[in-house]
Amino acid sequence: MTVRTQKSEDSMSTSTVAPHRGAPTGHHPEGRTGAGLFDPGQVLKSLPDAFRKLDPRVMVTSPVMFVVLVGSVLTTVFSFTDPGDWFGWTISAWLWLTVIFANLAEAVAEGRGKAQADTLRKARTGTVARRLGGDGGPEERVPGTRLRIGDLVVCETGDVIPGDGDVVEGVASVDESAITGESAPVIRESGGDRSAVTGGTKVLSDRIVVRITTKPGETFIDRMIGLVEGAARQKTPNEIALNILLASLTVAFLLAVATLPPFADYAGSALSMVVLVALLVCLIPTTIGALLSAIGIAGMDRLVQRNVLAMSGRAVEAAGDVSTLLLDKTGTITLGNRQASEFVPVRGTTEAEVADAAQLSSLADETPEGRSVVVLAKERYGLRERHQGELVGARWTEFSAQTRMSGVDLDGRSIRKGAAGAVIAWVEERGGQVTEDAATVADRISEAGGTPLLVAVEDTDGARVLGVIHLKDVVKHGIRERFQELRRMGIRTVMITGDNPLTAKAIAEEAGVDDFLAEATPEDKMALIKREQAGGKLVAMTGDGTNDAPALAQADVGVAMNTGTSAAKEAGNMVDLDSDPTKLIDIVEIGKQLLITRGALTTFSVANDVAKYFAIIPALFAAVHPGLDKLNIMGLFSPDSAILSAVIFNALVIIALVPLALRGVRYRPGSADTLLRRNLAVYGLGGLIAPFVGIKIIDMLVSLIPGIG
Ligand SMILES: Nc1ncnc2c1ncn2[C@@H]1O[C@H](COP(=O)(O)OP(=O)(O)OP(=O)(O)O)[C@@H](O)[C@H]1O
Ligand SMILES: [K+]
Ligand SMILES: [Mg+2]
Repeated sequence: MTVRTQKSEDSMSTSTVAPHRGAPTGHHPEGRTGAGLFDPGQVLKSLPDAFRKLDPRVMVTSPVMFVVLVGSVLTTVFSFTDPGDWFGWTISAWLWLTVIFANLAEAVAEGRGKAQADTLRKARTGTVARRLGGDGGPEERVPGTRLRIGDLVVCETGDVIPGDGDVVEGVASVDESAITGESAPVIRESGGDRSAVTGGTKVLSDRIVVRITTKPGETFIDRMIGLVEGAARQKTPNEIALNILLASLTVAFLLAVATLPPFADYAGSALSMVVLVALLVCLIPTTIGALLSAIGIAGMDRLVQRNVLAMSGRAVEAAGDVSTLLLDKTGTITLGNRQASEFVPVRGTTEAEVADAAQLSSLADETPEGRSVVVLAKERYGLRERHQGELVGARWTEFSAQTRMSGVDLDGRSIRKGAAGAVIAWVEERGGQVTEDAATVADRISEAGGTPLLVAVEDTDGARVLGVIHLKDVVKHGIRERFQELRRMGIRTVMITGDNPLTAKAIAEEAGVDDFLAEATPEDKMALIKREQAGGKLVAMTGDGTNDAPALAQADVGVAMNTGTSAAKEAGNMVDLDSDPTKLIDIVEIGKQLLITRGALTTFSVANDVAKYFAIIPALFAAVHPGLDKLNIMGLFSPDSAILSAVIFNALVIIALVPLALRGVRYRPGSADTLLRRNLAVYGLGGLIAPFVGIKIIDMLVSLIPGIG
């Protein structure tokens, strides 16, 4: 394992810089713009849900709003005992509105994903699978919903893939626009890191055999639907902590309000139950209590708009604090279809000899690399593609990320191809000598960013290297500029690859990452993450391969490329449908925005309640205790009008802040300190002042109503 640190100031070529594409792919036509709430259609559609959410079993998950619900019921019941009490009825009505507004905020947030869920459902329904019978039995047509894990299905040009799975045979171009919105076809092939296919996508050409890996009803599209509808959402630890804090505040105010009647009695006035409930509702943090869940849903929704599916809200929050991003090279930073481009012989052999040995060793190699070797040998040297069956007695060694080699033993001859280090060790173990030019050729290929695969043989003449296969790969477009953006956000990027240090260095320089780690095994990748985490840092990892899966699972934020294997997608807690490793920029921004929005609205809510306290209490007691009149600086019309105005203000504030909760507080890169200070100033001060202004205006309007005393 080799570690290098690269100065980011290194002479950087600017040739690879390209403008990154616009962030949202904009393929979700409905509900994708604006704050949502101002779309009257959406509000209307969400209204039934807002009422449905009045179910106490649902309400109880938000302790603050549950108290308001209980209060609404109490004041309503109380009003029946005195039907002529205009004040009691009005307060009750506004308390109910407060609860409805809170539910509406959540319903509108959820509603934005519903339209998309409907589109996804269409992709899922009515697929027919062509299942292969066991033991070469005939093909049969079954509904997609009857597939079981392990079933083999055939998909040809024009077929919709009936379920999630891995390609076990063949290569095909697939239209994944049903889930990604991206119309450009993608290649899916057996063996490598691009083997996973998603049910509901469509084969555009060729034929593949897919082994089904998920049960019907639990497929990727099913999970996506659950996700965009918010059904799969669970409270994050942060949200739970905040809810506990809000609940404690609520209990504290409950006790405070409960002590008021004796005081009032003493002062010679009686506070009605309606007034006490109204007062309590004004003082508990209803604003954040009402909007908390909408903020979380909106954050997930913003991710979906950027084509990222987050399986856990906790990961979204963690993304807001990430300090290191680890990326795998092949398939993440590069396009990942490493193709053999030339055979280079070493002294004493010929190109044709290398091609022959390389092809022979690759006949059973189902990786894209292996297949490309077979194809190149055939195209360039006319070498006939021999079938595995023809080679009786051949023993195949499959490629693994640990051994970094693959090959065959046949007729007393062993052929191996693989990473330089691994093959050289193999030759030396067998008493062979490695000529110097083998290493020179390998280094030349590596320095150009290619991957060299040494081809070696052991026969009656002993063990020796025959030559080198040059595998070419291309760095994804426009990546460099985006990595600079990550650097500006204070995030260190580290590329980890199973490839050799020279290739790693060349690609790292081209892509512009801060550090790299070469010749890393899956265990090394995971160990690196653990080391970073031990220092208390939050680590993100993006990868696509099965060899990335342990690392993706270990990372706080594990983003799997949609082009990757199902193992990678299963292990991570997010999937990027665009397979863009720099998507983490958006993910981090959304994570930060989520944390900031929640913080800002909590600050506003608590400041608001404190201000309300000082606005209403003097007005309440001024009548019975003229001394308090001096404190009634707001000059509210009457105690009744003061309390009613406060309740109305309290309800309207929720509605006023829904757009902000859904859109999120704007995030600008900056230190956490500056951000905190600015938010305290804006939302703390704003929260203190708003009630005085708002309640005064409402009080003036209320006082115009005849009969208020
Ligand atoms: N089919 C193959 N047969 C023999 N050797 C291979 C084959 N595929 C890859 N190799 C060698 O094994 C090395 C390690 O491969 P591995 O898949 O672990 O990492 P990688 O794909 O190169 O990098 P990354 O971890 O960035 O995806 C490769 O760099 C290459 O030298
Ligand atoms: K309140
Ligand atoms: Mg890989």
